[in-house]
Amino acid sequence: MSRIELVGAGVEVEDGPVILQPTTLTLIEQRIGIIGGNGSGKSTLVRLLNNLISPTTGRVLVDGIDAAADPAAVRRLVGFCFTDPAAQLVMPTCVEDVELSLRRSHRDPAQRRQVALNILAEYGLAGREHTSVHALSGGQRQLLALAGVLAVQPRVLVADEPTTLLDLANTQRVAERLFGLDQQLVLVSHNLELIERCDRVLVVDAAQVVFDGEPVSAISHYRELATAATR
Ligand SMILES: Nc1ncnc2c1ncn2[C@@H]1O[C@H](COP(=O)(O)OP(=O)(O)OP(=O)(O)O)[C@@H](O)[C@H]1O
Repeated sequence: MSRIELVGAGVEVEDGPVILQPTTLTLIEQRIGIIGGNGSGKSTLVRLLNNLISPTTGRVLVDGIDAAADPAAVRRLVGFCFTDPAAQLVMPTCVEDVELSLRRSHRDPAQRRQVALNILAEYGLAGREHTSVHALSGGQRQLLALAGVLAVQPRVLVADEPTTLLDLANTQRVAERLFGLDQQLVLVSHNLELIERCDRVLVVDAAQVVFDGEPVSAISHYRELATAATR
């Protein structure tokens, strides 16, 4: 597994609020879940992991590499999958989108095409190679986005609410993929069934990690917070 370290890492918006209090954590478990209410700071926390956001205080290290000092190196280690796959599917067709991910690792176009086709087949998208990404269903688009991120074999996959837009069948398909990975998974989700399958769960509330432990206790902590918020 990789070693993700947050060392007093926090984020304060310039002339604005602190959106993540300084946080110190070492993540070495294979499947790490993150839960918390809307606007609590979950996305901010995970965006630090591949420097989509830089900490304004402290540091984030992935296998010893400082994410802010060497974002390109950290992005090779940490793949990021967004809630809305439209945010990361940029090419017209499915095969071209996976090829885009492979452009550095596979320089030869014919070989790159073959590898991309193999990956699409592995993700249940055989026969869709030349389909427009806009013609895919939501679940297929999310699988394609995952295929693109994982094509370059990152050591860590960060998935920020990857099943939020999906129906039950597609949620199950994507969950199979996520929990079948050999890589380390950092999963932000409101789906507590998925969170239950994690090894360690962080609960985020009001811009800080307020609980860190095994899933059952984390979920009951989260439920208590939600109940208190609705009183
Ligand atoms: N650039 C920014 N400037 C000001 N506030 C910001 C900025 N980015 C995020 N925030 C605020 O920080 C808080 C945390 O946002 P974040 O996206 O991390 O929450 P979240 O827990 O992922 O929420 P959700 O479950 O709704 O996706 C929110 O109140 C958000 O409005």
